[in-house]
Amino acid sequence: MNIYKQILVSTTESKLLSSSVKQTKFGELPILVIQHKSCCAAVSLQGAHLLFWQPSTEQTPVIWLSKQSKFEKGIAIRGGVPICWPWFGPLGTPSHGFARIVEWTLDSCNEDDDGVDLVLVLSNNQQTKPYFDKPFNVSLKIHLGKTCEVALSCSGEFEATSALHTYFGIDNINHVVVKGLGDTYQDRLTVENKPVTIGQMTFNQEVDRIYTNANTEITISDNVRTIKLTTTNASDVVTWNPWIDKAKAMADFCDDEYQSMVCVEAGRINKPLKLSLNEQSTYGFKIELI
Ligand SMILES: O=P(O)(O)OC[C@H]1O[C@H](O)[C@H](O)[C@@H](O)[C@@H]1O
Repeated sequence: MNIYKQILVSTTESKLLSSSVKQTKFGELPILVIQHKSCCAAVSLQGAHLLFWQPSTEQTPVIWLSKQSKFEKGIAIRGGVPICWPWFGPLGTPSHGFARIVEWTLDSCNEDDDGVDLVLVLSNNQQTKPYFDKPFNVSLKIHLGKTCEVALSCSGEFEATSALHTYFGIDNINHVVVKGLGDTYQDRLTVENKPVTIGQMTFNQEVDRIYTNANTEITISDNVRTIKLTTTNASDVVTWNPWIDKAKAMADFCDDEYQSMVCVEAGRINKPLKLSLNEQSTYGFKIELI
């Protein structure tokens, strides 16, 4: 049974929250399983982490999850949409911030014919204290239907960097073309800033780039489908594929999985979110098939 099916059929400590949403447990983690006429999906309360999303028109999930991901307390999940906050990458410890490894609270769960709307929230508390000592509030709105929409809002008295580190499921990395990335990027593999003139990418080696001037509309195409990613209020778009050697080195990623995923991540890295306690700062994305 594949990982998606295993999650969908999980019944451990299962309780129904609405007609299409049940709360259950997978591994050590409480999760929400969504089976709506428009899509199926799952969200982990640890990290407010969307694990996967598959519109009912699709044969395979558009948001992808590694079959080797851990579902353990305090360990980041491999795949889905990790929430990197309040820092991106190695700017602090743990890498990509603490929001993805602590448990959030489900604030609301609503549904209608279009899909399911969830709001998950996190404020400074005993879990977050070892990582960060300033007060904050962060909330994540997720719409799961024919489209998938994610918006992160936060407040506090500090600057935060962040990424919505989305793993897209693709047919074959050799056939993928990502368009709309703009003409400048920082290469995280060579450290220098390299200007480029074309705003599109194909893949034949490890990549780890922060595009600093991407269009708000980006497309990810393979031979099977075209996914449109529309970002709102993002300053950067990160593209990442670990390729062969890094895939082998990652314990929570199968050796061949680099062929079936690509990360294209809306972020606030070069223009951090300048937070205040009185006002929410928000950025996010929408994904649809075109
Ligand atoms: O392994 P993780 O901490 O989840 O990070 C996975 C990747 O995330 C981003 O895309 C970064 O740009 C990469 O440098 C990093 O390797």
